[in-house]
Amino acid sequence: MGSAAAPLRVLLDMDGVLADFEGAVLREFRARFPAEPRVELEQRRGFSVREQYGSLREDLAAKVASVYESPGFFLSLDPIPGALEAVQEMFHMQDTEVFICTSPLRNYEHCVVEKYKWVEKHLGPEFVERIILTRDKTVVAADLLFDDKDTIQGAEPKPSWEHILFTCCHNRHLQLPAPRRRLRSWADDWKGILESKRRQ
Ligand SMILES: Nc1ncnc2c1ncn2[C@H]1C[C@H](O)[C@@H](COP(=O)(O)O)O1
Ligand SMILES: [Mg+2]
Repeated sequence: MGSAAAPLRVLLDMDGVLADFEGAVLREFRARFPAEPRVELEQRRGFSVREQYGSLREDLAAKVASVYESPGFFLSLDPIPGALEAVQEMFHMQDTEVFICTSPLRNYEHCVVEKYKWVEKHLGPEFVERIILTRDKTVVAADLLFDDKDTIQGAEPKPSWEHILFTCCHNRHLQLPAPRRRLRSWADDWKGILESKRRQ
């Protein structure tokens, strides 16, 4: 008798996929620096919010970074619509392993502990066990990675996972070359993506 197929291993990014980083940056920037120019979500282009604010005016780069480096910022992020329900459903699917794979800021002081607290608060303690915190997602072995960053690079030139680009304000304008795939939101067909990967 042949051995059972290995479970499908899925990595879920946090910021921009489970937690609304961009919405909170804009809200807090507006609150703290009401007189300064800002980048509305419709105008966001490119992954780095810091770079785009810096291109508006050089000193705005440090100002926007001070927003997301503040204590309480990461814990305060709202869940992306539908994310918590989708994660719970995915977690309970047969033959499926779900991990949360997230990168800390270089200035990690508040970010790291608040990411753990966010997961415990919104998903529960069993998901804290499933956090993978790394600056290099390419060395993590999995079948799928759902992530809003358009280009994910690191030490491993050929990661084992297929990157599914999760649509976010900063990447919605990008045309993906075939065969790259997107998930437009958690209302989109994430189950179809998992099933197609299982069949490969
Ligand atoms: N759009 C962003 N601009 C700047 N920094 C960002 C953005 N999205 C996430 N970040 C921060 C927050 C995380 O600590 C790291 C990496 O995030 P990840 O979602 O794991 O790529 O960068
Ligand atoms: Mg992200």
